Amino acid sequence: MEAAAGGVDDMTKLSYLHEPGVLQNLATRYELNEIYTYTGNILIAVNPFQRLQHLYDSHMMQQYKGAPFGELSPHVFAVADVAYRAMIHEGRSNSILVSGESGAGKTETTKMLMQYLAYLGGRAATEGRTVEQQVLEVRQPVLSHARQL
Ligand SMILES: Nc1ncnc2c1ncn2[C@@H]1O[C@H](COP(=O)(O)OP(=O)(O)OP(=O)(O)O)[C@@H](O)[C@H]1O
Repeated sequence: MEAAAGGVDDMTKLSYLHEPGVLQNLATRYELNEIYTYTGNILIAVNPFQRLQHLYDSHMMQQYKGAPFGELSPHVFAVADVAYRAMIHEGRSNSILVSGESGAGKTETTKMLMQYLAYLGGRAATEGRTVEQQVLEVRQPVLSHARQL
């Protein structure tokens, strides 16, 4: 089967799941500024080294809220959304593992995750600050500490 012109959004759709095929697919998508690709329910993010503002605006957050996983384009918000929903439905803590080499974009990705989770968590204000503001205020020390571990 011919490879799709714009690559595939889930590596499990590749005809040949080997390293050259995976790298070529990621490169093809990267050229189109498609920095996110699934491998099943794992999200691969390729560092764009540029601000892709449209990917993270409030419209995107609204779109991903409650959307079935895999229905929309691969995105860090989709991972956060499914993790959040599982936590609510099961009534148990949940976690998201962000892994990669130095400079790969773990900190940026975690910021996006926290921003989206804060958005899902609601905007009720306590002491004059919204939940989102409070989460974003504590994320810097938490992330710095995490990097030191
Ligand atoms: N999604 C993204 N959008 C825009 N720029 C990004 C994105 N991800 C990473 N970057 C850019 O790459 C730089 C390095 O990313 P980041 O600091 O998140 O890497 P890291 O994996 O946390 O590195 P380290 O392990 O060394 O702390 C960022 O400062 C930012 O400029």
